[in-house]
Amino acid sequence: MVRLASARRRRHRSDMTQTYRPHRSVLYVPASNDKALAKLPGLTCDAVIIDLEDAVAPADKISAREKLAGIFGDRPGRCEMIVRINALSSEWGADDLLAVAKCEPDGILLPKVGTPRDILEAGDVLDDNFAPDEVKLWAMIETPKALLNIGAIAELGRDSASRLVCFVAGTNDLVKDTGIRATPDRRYLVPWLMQMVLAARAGGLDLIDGVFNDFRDSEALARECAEAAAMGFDGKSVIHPAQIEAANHAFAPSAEEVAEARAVKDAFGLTENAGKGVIALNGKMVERLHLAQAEKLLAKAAAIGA
Ligand SMILES: CC(C)(COP(=O)(O)OP(=O)(O)OC[C@H]1O[C@@H](n2cnc3c(N)ncnc32)[C@H](O)[C@@H]1OP(=O)(O)O)[C@@H](O)C(=O)NCCC(=O)NCCSC(=O)C[C@H](O)C(=O)O
Ligand SMILES: [Mg+2]
Repeated sequence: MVRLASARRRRHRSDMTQTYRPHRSVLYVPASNDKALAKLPGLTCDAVIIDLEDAVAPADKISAREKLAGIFGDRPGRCEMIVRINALSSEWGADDLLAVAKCEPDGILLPKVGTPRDILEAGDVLDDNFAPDEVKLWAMIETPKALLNIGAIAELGRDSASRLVCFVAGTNDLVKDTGIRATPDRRYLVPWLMQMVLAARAGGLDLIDGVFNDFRDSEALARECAEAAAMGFDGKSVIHPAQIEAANHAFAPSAEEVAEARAVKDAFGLTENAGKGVIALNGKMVERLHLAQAEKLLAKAAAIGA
């Protein structure tokens, strides 16, 4: 196994920041699509997932992987860069993992995860070359098995050695593997999506909603994004540049929410409220848990504004 020079490893570690990173819009781009890759510097998504898995045909898997060094050598723009590898159980997965890790992406997305073991095995391979705070792991939740094991998988988020920081819903695979009907209101998916929300929060993980396939229908996309934001997701997976703005809008705090959060913060900052656990504000009970919520929302708004 190739060991990276320690200077390179130290540099990367010192570059890492612990600040909040928005994931309102997370754009899939097939690693085999040069035209789409060329668009990246001009896009306003919060993160990009360079895909080696389902968007790349078997005949193109190796050449797509070989392109990664060039893509990361000239990292486009400000957004976070994730790579989705092929499943570790596939003929490409193990080689993908090593090749991708060497490009030092912000994260590696593991598809078809079924158990905590799948995350730990990928982590074991990375441990030979990277400290736990370097390459992070993201996991697709897209199989019935993952849903049955979701609590145990999410618990890994509390163990920094596991590298797991984010779940991504794979709604197309869930529809395929379970046989449910994909309805416009996602009524058969919603219970599982809410399970993902609970598990992600229990494990301290970020959580990205699945894709909206009908990329020409902007109204329906806006509705689905608004619903996902209300359900507690941090952002939406998108497949086309035209979907980015809807996701950025839906998952950003609104002006009213920011004003309300400021009012809560200001109220608890008043001398007469110092040390109080609960106060009344505009006819409503406000507790310190609301202050914590308000501070989180303001930090998110500031990060997005920045
Ligand atoms: C869906 C698409 C195949 C549509 O492509 P196309 O017909 O080329 O769209 P347009 O002509 O409207 O494209 C306009 C321009 O925008 C560029 N473009 C298109 N898509 C992207 C993109 N994702 N990133 C960057 N740029 C993009 C086109 O190149 C055009 O450029 P130009 O001609 O210069 O103006 C296509 O959008 C696409 O391939 N999207 C990504 C598909 C993908 O990655 N799928 C896999 C991930 S989703 C998944 O697997 C789900 C999950 O696992 C689950 O189970 O649910
Ligand atoms: Mg999938």
